[in-house]
Amino acid sequence: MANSGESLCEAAREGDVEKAISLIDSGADVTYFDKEGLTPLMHAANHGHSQVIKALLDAGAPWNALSPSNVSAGDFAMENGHQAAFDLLLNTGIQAELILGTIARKENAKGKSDSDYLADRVNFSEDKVMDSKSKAVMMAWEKPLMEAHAKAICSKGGDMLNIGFGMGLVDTAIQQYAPTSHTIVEAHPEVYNRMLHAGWGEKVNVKIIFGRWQDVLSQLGSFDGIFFDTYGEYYEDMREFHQHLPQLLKPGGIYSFFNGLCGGEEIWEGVKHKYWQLDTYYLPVCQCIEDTE
Ligand SMILES: C[S@@+](CC[C@H](N)C(=O)[O-])C[C@H]1O[C@@H](n2cnc3c(N)ncnc32)[C@H](O)[C@@H]1O
Repeated sequence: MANSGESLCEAAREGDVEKAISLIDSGADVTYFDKEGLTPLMHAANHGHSQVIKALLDAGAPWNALSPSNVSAGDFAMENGHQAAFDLLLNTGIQAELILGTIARKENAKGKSDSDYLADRVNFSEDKVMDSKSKAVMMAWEKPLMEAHAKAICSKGGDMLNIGFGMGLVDTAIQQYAPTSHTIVEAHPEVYNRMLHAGWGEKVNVKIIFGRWQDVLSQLGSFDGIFFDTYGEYYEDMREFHQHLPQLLKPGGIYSFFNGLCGGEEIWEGVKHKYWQLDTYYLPVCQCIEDTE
């Protein structure tokens, strides 16, 4: 007789939500991996059974578990064109990121930070910057994305602000638009030193501000174009930055941010394999409404 995990996988494959709920209520393991290494959630996602996905998620099924070929439930839904199922899984991932971000920040506030990227060494090579855990802070293949962001924020010219230097890809692209001024905020001491060695401190229109953006806000003026792309932060940090945009952006000013912030270790582990294989990148662009009065 099939065990309850197998039965749950079967109910998930068939989209039988009543059977799935009844099995869950009787104690079936929502974290079960079948002999192919697939969870009930992966089976439901593969077939786009949103109601079963919701029941499994409500019961605590791990949204970021990976199959032996490193495919998550979200990947199964996306690859098979099940948009509603994909959205459910994506929203669960985002909610988890927000909660984990809040917990991490509370722990950091209590001085418990053991993953403080800014205090760790970073390694530079020609095509990437890596943190001390060999996770990529920035990679050269992101250059076309950075060029697109620079084009967007420089479209009206004027004064530019970039938060997070990394490999300087976006800053190099911004320079090509010859902005009136170009302010760069960078918090990592080694990245900052490298900027200086590369001559960024000598460019006539460039002002470098060393420090966390959170700590140097009072030194910033207002800008016609702003780009935000930090590392080791959470969505809530970016949302906090957004609270300051009304002061930082001139009327008509343009803001864009890297659309892939990934601060949490747990989240990264869950999505890293497929994270960069999406064939579409949504370039976020916002404009400050000009005051007509
Ligand atoms: C992903 S990289 C930026 C890549 C950059 N957009 C480029 O085109 O190469 C993120 C950068 O943000 C910096 N950073 C991280 N936290 C920061 C903070 N709170 N304030 C300012 N910079 C920060 C990191 O040291 C790193 O250099």
